[in-house]
Amino acid sequence: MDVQSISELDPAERRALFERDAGLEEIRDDVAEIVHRVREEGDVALREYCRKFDDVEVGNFDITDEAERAYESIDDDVREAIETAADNIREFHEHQVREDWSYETEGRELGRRFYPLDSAGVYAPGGTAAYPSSALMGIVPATVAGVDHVVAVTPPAEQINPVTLAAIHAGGADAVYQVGGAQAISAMAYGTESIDSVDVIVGPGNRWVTAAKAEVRGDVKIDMLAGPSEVLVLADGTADPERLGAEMIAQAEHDPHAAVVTVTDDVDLAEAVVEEIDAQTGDRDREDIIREALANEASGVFVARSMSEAALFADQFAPEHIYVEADDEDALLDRIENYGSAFLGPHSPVAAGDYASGTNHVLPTDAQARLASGLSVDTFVRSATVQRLSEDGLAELRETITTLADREGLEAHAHSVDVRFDE
Ligand SMILES: NC(=O)c1ccc[n+]([C@@H]2O[C@H](COP(=O)([O-])OP(=O)(O)OC[C@H]3O[C@@H](n4cnc5c(N)ncnc54)[C@H](O)[C@@H]3O)[C@@H](O)[C@H]2O)c1
Ligand SMILES: N[C@H](CO)Cc1c[nH]c[nH+]1
Ligand SMILES: [Zn+2]
Repeated sequence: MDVQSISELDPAERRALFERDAGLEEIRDDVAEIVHRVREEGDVALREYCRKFDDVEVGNFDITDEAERAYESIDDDVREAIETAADNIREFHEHQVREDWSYETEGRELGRRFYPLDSAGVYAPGGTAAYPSSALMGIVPATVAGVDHVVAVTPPAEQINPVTLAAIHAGGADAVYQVGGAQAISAMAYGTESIDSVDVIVGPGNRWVTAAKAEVRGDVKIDMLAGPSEVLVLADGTADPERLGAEMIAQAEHDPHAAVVTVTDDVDLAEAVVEEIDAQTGDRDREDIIREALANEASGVFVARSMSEAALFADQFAPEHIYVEADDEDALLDRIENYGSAFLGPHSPVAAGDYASGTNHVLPTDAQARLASGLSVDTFVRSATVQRLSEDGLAELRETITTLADREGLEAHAHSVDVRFDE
């Protein structure tokens, strides 16, 4: 990896960085067929896809009891870690719960009330790696929001990862099913003989999972299209290159398509980060994946002419995670609005939020942070407005309403107001 200067990036290089592509388009037709077949054929199609993609002959999809047994039999230290993470996630998300509110003005009492959705489906990935932490990130906020029925799905396997199952149970899922990929998303969207449909589907997954969420969106609510992990490291000359390299490598180990970037105004620091990455990568278990991620066109170490230019670059990149290490981290973050989750200062590695500090790690990727927010209690809630007008309050508005109704040619609307006044 070489240090690149921001000012020398050509338009194609800028596009690769700022318009990252999740690669969903090329599998769209295949995914549409899976979704359609599960919708039409139910469990029969689910079983066929489990055989085809997971190489597992599934008998009973329901593994709720197995999840409880896994929770009871895992090592104490793992159970404790799950419970600590779950407690912190619960606490952070409890701060997000909205109170109903109302106010009165000129004879009008106006308010907003919040209601949890009835049911939610949480995808817990489980193909090439196990993600118990992602199970908690979906299930815990749903329970905090007050969702009545929370379902979790995870891919079938000879032996499903017991820590994932334990986390699903600890999070508070009411039912657990062994099914993965696009077929799992379709099952939760439309229901099958074994799996009830839900109101909202959340959770990260691979391209098939994500493309299926795009396919069912509209028929069911989804959280977002979360793709491969991303981190942008924003640092000035006071930062420590060893930590910055470790941040990039940590997110790179998720996926060959992960996007990992450092941007700084200090050439010496940039070169030291590249050296650190070279030095640390060989020691990592998932070295091959890390090398692929570091080599992809959305990754790199960049030098800006000033920290203002570096901050602008970060804002345009709109990363899933931003890690800031600088003399004044708050001042830098104040210049940026487009990011999923920020980690400030030398003691705030992204791994803290990935697992245990309490914030959610299901976040917008592929520059979606410009438009979308991470998974939160809001994902599981809908709102409605409520009003009561006094006689004087309606009289005050009478002319405004009837004038606009007349101009819309909706005379009956005007009449519905006038009829309330004796003339
Ligand atoms: N952004 C986040 O918050 C976050 C968190 C954790 C994991 N992730 C991502 O989740 C993903 C997990 O991926 P994974 O594959 O390990 O597990 P997964 O559970 O997402 O996918 C496994 C399923 O994919 C399906 N599948 C595999 N190959 C297929 C094919 N050729 N055609 C159709 N379906 C196929 C199978 O049905 C299998 O059950 C990774 O990309 C990881 O980076 C993201
Ligand atoms: N960094 C991932 C989100 O991009 C979440 C995760 C799960 N486990 C470890 N990390
Ligand atoms: Zn991670």
